[in-house]
Amino acid sequence: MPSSSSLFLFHLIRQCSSTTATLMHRHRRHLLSNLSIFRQMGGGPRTFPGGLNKWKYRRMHEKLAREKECKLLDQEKQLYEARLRSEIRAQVGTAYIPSGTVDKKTSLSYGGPMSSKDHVKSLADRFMREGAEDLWNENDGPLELAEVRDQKPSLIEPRKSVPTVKRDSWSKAESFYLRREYSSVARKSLGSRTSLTGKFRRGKVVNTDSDSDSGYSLETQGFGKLKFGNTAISDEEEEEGSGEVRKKMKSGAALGNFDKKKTRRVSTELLEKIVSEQEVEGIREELRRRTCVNKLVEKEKDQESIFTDNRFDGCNMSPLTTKALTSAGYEKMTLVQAEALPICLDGKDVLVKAKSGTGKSFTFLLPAIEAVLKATISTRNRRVFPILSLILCPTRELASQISAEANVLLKHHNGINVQTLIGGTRFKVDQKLLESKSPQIVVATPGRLLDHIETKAGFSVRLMGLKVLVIDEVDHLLDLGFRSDIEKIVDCLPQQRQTLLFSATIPKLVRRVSQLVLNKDHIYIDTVGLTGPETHDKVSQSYIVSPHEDHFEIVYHLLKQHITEDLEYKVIIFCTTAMMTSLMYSFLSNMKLNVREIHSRKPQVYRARISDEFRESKRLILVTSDVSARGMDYPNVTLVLQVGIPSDREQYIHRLGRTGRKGQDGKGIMLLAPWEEYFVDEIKDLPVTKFPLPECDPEIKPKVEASLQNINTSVKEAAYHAWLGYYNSIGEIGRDKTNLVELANRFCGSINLEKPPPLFRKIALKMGLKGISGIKLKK
Ligand SMILES: Nc1ncnc2c1ncn2[C@@H]1O[C@H](COP(=O)(O)OP(=O)(O)OP(=O)(O)O)[C@@H](O)[C@H]1O
Repeated sequence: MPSSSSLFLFHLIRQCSSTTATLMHRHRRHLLSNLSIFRQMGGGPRTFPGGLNKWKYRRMHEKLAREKECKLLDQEKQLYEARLRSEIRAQVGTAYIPSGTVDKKTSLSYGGPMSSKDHVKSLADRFMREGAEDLWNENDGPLELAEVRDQKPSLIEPRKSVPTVKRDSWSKAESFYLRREYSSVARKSLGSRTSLTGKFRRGKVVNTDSDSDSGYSLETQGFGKLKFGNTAISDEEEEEGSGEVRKKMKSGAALGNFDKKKTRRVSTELLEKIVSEQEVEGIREELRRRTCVNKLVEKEKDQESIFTDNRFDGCNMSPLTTKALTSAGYEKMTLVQAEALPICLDGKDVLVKAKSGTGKSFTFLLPAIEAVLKATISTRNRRVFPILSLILCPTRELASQISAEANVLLKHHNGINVQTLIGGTRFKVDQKLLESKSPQIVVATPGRLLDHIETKAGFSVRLMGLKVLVIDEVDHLLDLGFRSDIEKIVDCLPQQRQTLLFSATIPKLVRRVSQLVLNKDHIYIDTVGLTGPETHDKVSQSYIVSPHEDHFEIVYHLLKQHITEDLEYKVIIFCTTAMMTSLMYSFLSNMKLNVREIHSRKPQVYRARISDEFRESKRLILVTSDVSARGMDYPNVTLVLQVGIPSDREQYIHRLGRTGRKGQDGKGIMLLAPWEEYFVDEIKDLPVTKFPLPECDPEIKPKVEASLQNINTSVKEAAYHAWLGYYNSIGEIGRDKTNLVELANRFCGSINLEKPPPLFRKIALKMGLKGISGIKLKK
């Protein structure tokens, strides 16, 4: 028997063990988990690919597995659905609808997808002629019912024999014959253009489920309706020829009406096959007419205004500048201003393309002025006064014009000066003014600016403070003639600056070259658009081709006509060279017309005076070379007459741009010699029309001849040589064997062919003309 002490001991031990067990139980999970961590950690790697710990790695795999499972489920579902669809198609399609029937010539399928078996069958149908049945292995097709075989229509029989079929009554085998019949009818009907002479209604291809069971009808512009149904063609309907002509055929839509598109595009190829050529021409004509009407409507919208509702006072500009704008009558912004001005004022580099006369000058002048206003505060106490804004443009007149516009905008800003640096003025005077006025804004032509850079080191130092560089007519200035000058100038400018480039024409090449002066984040703003022409809709454009020797007479005739039509006339005549301009001026003066001339051979003071006079005047004709082609803003020019081809397409656009400014009307005529007509090809995307040769008053001719006779021979000779030089330089000499000697004799009167002037000799030899300098003259 156990003693009481031993019993106590026993209980104590039991209690201890049960407490330990409870404790053990409480911490079991914790202990076990710790244990398991130890165990796992001990075996495998501690990190996994991608630096993941094993839990992350595991979770990632679990996620991938789940995704894979979903994908598989999806695929399975799709497969199941596809199988279901094909089963339905097989059942429904073979019950009453011939599977897609394809016309080989047109590659048009009149129905849904077809099985490979059906395809083989339809091919056999199409190519099997009478007497060639043995090519077809009947075992390839579905089982044929005896009664149906008896009814089987002959494939080459006339359509009369084709039975009208009701789709519901056809079995699988019947549908097989239906397919054969359908194929042959389809081939016949599509092959015959004359079979459809009915009138078509305007419209497009529409589904006509309501009319026929599963037909498509082709309703073509103005001519009526073509119908593809799944019933056979009825003779009456086909032969009717008037009203609604229908061609009913079996539809190839595999799912009947279930998967049919509501509208369907029909290739023009098919239309041309089923409609006679005359009718197609009719449709085309109608389409052309409609397009013209649409264009007219768009034009009307377009012509409304070049102005927007945006106002200058809404821009982030100095109130004094806005005040100057308002007092000069500028309140609303033009399209290019609304688009580009906020970006320019933001300090971004831009390349801007906008039509001529739409206010590009203000678009660059305003940011140039704002930059000066901002920078002036920081440069107030400097000893060297930097040039803060530099504006480059190609011609002297344009530079003067831009300076004048800048001064209008600076009306209320005291202490900000603009200086023009252009050729033809005294260099020393320029330098003195640069010293005394310390201009913050300089408007310059590249040549004269380079002279200053190269002559005075201090000038380059002043340029190093530049904030804004503007290049107007950028395509011209980055063209080969000016590019090296521009490169030299840009080399003298600080890298940290804003650059603004503008033109009405920016060819692709120039866009690429312009990257050299713009920063990487520059913005290209094109208000012309890719599709629209670069010229104004309100400016009518035409050209006349006439023999070169008649040009003077025609110019006089056109001017007389224009003057009678428009009493407030203001005409610019562009000639190819300075000397030709001079000759034309002399001729028109002799003809007693109110005419002025501007070209590079005239002194700058004279040019400036004539330019100002023409700006202010009405009833005046300005004969000019290309010095006035770009940027010049002569208001209310009614006609631009271009005598001879411009140097390129861009120059044509800029010359024409002297009229129709600020959205006004205008007229442009180009007078070409027959051998210059090729140029029209270069502007074929512009709305230019050919005018017939005008009938000149016979009394004019002797007057013209007398007028030309009165002109000094040296002027004529010089003009003629310059003219030759011009065509030589643009590579046009020799395009046509125009008899230059004859022209020379006419204009120069006394060309000594034994001792010709060097240029004449060079060109004449290049053209292979005989009789010059010992070469026998071709009489
Ligand atoms: N917002 C405006 N409101 C009214 N007139 C304006 C406005 N902006 C510019 N103009 C005027 O429009 C005319 C043409 O402007 P500008 O010479 O700047 O055109 P442009 O686009 O530079 O032409 P081009 O391509 O020939 O150089 C100028 O007489 C100018 O004063």
